[in-house]
Amino acid sequence: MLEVEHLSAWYDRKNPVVRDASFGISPGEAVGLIGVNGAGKTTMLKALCHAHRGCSVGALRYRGRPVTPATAAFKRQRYLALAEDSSFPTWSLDTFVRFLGRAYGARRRARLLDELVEGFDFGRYRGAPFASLSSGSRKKASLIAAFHAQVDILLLDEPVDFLDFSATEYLYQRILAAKEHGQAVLLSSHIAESFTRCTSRLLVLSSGSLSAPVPTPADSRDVASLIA
Ligand SMILES: Nc1ncnc2c1ncn2[C@@H]1O[C@H](COP(=O)(O)OP(=O)(O)OP(=O)(O)O)[C@@H](O)[C@H]1O
Repeated sequence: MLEVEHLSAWYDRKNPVVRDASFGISPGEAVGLIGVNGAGKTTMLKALCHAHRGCSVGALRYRGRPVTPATAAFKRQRYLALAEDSSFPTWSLDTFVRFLGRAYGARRRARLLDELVEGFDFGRYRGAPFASLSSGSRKKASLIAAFHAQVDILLLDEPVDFLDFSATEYLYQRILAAKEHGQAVLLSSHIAESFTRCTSRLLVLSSGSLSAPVPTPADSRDVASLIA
């Protein structure tokens, strides 16, 4: 689905945060991205999504076709749910989803939206401005929008943060369902269980370099030891 070769990203060009990262994700696969705080995970995900200015990529292929992070056909098929998002403070979920429908040229899927709202127990906040939501509810709104978009490539940056237990379980179910539907998922997290539950391979970002993928260990403690 996605092949990335030699992606570098920086705030100071002389000192890149991510250097020469290369990886691929297949349809129906969830891959984990791990690294200590400040390793560069968010920067890398933003760079892939044309949301970070300081970056270069040797080659990027979406379904085998060469693209750039700015190519419209690629942008319509990838969605980045950020770890923290304070954009559109006056908008509600319904307003945001309508906006995304126009931006992504996608029709509104009322049944799917209702299902996601119910699954994340978000019903009472549906019309509330984002600025009025708790951190967990704001995260739920972001995830509902991401799964509703039904794009080929879902990039989820620390999606578990702030979620309560049942929302976390529902998130894992949705990731597994996304895989079943053939979507590709790249997931960053500091919760080892997210990877053992949802991913088959892990990428480790350390000192600016991305490792070759390793199979996700079955035991959460072995996930943590990969970045120790
Ligand atoms: N706007 C910025 N200007 C300068 N440096 C920044 C900026 N944003 C992030 N950085 C630095 O870039 C590095 C990578 O940050 P990034 O947020 O990508 O890491 P991360 O792996 O997502 O971290 P975390 O797990 O803590 O969320 C860090 O050293 C961070 O301090």
